[in-house]
Amino acid sequence: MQDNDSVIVINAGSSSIKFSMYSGAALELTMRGKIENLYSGVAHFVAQDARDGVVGEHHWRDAPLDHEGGMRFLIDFAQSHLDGHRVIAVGHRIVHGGVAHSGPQRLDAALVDELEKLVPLAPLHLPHNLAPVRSVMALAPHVPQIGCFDTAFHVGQPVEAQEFALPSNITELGVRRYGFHGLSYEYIASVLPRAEPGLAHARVVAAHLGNGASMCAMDAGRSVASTMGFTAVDGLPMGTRCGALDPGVVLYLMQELGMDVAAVQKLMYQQSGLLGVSGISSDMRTLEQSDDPCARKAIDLMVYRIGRELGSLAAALGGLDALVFSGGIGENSVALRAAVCRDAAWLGVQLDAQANAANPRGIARISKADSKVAVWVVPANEELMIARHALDVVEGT
Ligand SMILES: Nc1ncnc2c1ncn2[C@@H]1O[C@H](COP(=O)(O)OP(=O)(O)O)[C@@H](O)[C@H]1O
Ligand SMILES: CC(=O)OP(=O)(O)O
Ligand SMILES: [Mg+2]
Repeated sequence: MQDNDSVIVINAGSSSIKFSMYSGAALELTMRGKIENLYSGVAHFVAQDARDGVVGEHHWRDAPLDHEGGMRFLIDFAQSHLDGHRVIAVGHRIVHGGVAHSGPQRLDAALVDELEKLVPLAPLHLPHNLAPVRSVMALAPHVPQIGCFDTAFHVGQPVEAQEFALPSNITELGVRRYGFHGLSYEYIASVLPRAEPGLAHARVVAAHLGNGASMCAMDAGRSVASTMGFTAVDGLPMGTRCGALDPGVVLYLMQELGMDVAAVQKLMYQQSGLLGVSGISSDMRTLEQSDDPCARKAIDLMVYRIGRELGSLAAALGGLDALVFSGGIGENSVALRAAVCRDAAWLGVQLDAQANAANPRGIARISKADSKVAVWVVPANEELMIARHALDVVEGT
């Protein structure tokens, strides 16, 4: 990789497309941006350079914008802001890789068709992850594209962590636990030992708490269990997803309430979680600012379920040495971190209230010096992980 070579990373969600540009062998972040509010209201684009200076902004006031229109705009924008840089790869976050895809891979039309078959396993994410791959293929066919799977980090989990107690002929069809947010956990596993060398071989539970939320148990940096399973609806309650549900509830909804598959899917993925419980918002900031008891109830339920999962993951690890908070909520919510740590005192967690309240912007330890369990905040950086993988694939390492 030359100094003026760049890797572009695309992380496309259901209503947003985030992009980052990294340059040179050290993969220095040179530009990042996002388009938000796709499909609804006024879509908004903003791009910033490495020093957070705004280098581009745009609103779509006349008509809603879709993923294809957004990608066309981003490709034009990137091309006119390359500043002499050559794009050697575009890396994509692909939420589900199924059983067959356990590492970053070059994407071609055949692979995209194959991944399309996994859409029912990640209906909220996969169509949006794949659409930009097709857009780039059409608009810049010569640029190599690399798919980085959120499931890949979890492939080495012990078999008990991966399997449901279902008959083996069903398990063999791929109906098993995969785990998600793997790129985020892989990044955390890569930086934590540098932040605290004693944690390199430790038992760590990381909580990625964003719109999607999950927790992962890592033993010496390797995933051994995760709260998300076959799909990204399992585990913790999230912004709009319900998290773990007694499967009998699904049968009841269908048999007794007459709901069809589409209605159940919508309920579980888009109408539940913080939004469903509060009836107010899926956004933690809005709930924290509200004095409505329903907002409090939604937050309390999330804290309770994080605590339950923490106990379960600590059991999978045979103990706990560190707890890591990441994602928009994990990085920013002083109150949620305090509540989770209060409830985890039995595990030996002792939060430093001042360090927590300081709400650090970067990687920081927020537990007391003598806490048996170290508590860290690590800002999520799935994009850097994708850039590293994309570079490795194009350089053949
Ligand atoms: N200062 C804050 N305090 C509490 N929650 C916050 C704060 N900033 C962001 N969040 C929450 O983070 C969540 C979004 O997380 P993020 O990781 O950005 O989402 P995504 O999964 O879409 O990348 C939202 O619930 C938002 O309210
Ligand atoms: C896997 C997942 O839930 O992703 P996100 O947090 O982007 O929704
Ligand atoms: Mg996220």
